[in-house]
Amino acid sequence: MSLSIGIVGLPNVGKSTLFNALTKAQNAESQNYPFCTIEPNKAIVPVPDKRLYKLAELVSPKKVTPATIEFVDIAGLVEGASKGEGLGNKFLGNIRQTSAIVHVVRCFKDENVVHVSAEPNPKRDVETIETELALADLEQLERKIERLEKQVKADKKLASTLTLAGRLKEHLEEGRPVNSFEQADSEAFENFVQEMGFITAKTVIFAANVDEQGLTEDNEYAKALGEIAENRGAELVKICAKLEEDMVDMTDEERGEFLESAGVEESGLEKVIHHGFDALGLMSYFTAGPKEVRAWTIKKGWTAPQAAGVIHTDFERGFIRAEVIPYEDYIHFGSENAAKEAGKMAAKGKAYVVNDGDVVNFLFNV
Ligand SMILES: Nc1ncnc2c1ncn2[C@@H]1O[C@H](COP(=O)(O)OP(=O)(O)OP(=O)(O)O)[C@@H](O)[C@H]1O
Ligand SMILES: [Mg+2]
Repeated sequence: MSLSIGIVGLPNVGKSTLFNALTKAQNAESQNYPFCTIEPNKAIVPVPDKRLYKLAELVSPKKVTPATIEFVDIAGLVEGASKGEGLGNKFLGNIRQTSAIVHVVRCFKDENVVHVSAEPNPKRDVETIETELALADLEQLERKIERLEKQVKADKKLASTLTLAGRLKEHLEEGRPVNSFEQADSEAFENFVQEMGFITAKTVIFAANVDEQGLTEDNEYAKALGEIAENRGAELVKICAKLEEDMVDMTDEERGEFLESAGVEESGLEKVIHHGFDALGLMSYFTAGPKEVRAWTIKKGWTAPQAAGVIHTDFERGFIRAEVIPYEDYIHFGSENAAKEAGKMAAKGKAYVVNDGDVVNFLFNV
């Protein structure tokens, strides 16, 4: 299961600044000139989860392990990237295997920070990127069709894939994204999309990168981007990447006080991570023991054996049952034993669909 998110946008809009803040390591160069990110940067980021720390307070384990998500930072795209403008679009290959993308849009005015077309204009800026992403997918598809046309002579089974690819090509040529393509045999289509890693098939989260002032009050750019996001049925997160980067050096306590004084509950970064987690259709369940309290990442709708398989394939293969305490009950009664005595621990079988926050013990036999 791929748990990564790619960061896209025009050059110099704040992608690496956001990425740096996300990784807290500041290992991606962020400089005030376009195209400073050339090599792809990847980072594994813990998913902040207050519940995990509440559980840990009760259990006092040796180790606390959060869920994680991977972010990939790539160089900015310009208009004509598919024809080699700017740095071209080759580095898009680095985000083909991600499951969602964060599209960073510049939503602040600052004469000291260069914008590729002099001034930000969310509608034009977003459309430029969307067009380049669609063209990159089209290129990818055209190469595939060429290969398929040769292969189909030896392997007739590929004929249906070739037909599908041809229809999708027509769709993309009309300037439409892969995710608006209607296809009767959805399984074959989904497999094809997966194999090809089409970028315009991925869930998009828009990030409005505003200045500090823009955090408390929406500026005209953020409002415009809000409308675009709504049109696309996409999530919008407002962040001030620069401020987030500055907060990186603070201790957790300082950061908490800082956020409180700014009147926000959750930092923009946490919002990006949480929306990303959600966009990937993910959720967490917990295991809690004296050695480790840990959040495990699974897809929404997974059954107990599937969830067990994330810990170890043996757990899935030899699954007997799961002992489950809902998170709220665990916290309310204060320990596994107390929750159990209160009748809040239930034995669940193979068909049980795990809930977000379940505290689980798996029993298995191999
Ligand atoms: N919210 C903000 N307010 C003010 N300045 C910002 C903000 N976000 C980023 N910047 C500044 O914008 C400049 C460009 O940022 P950054 O290097 O992150 O862009 P990028 O999108 O990664 O560009 P590239 O495509 O060239 O890699 C930096 O000087 C950064 O400090
Ligand atoms: Mg960069």
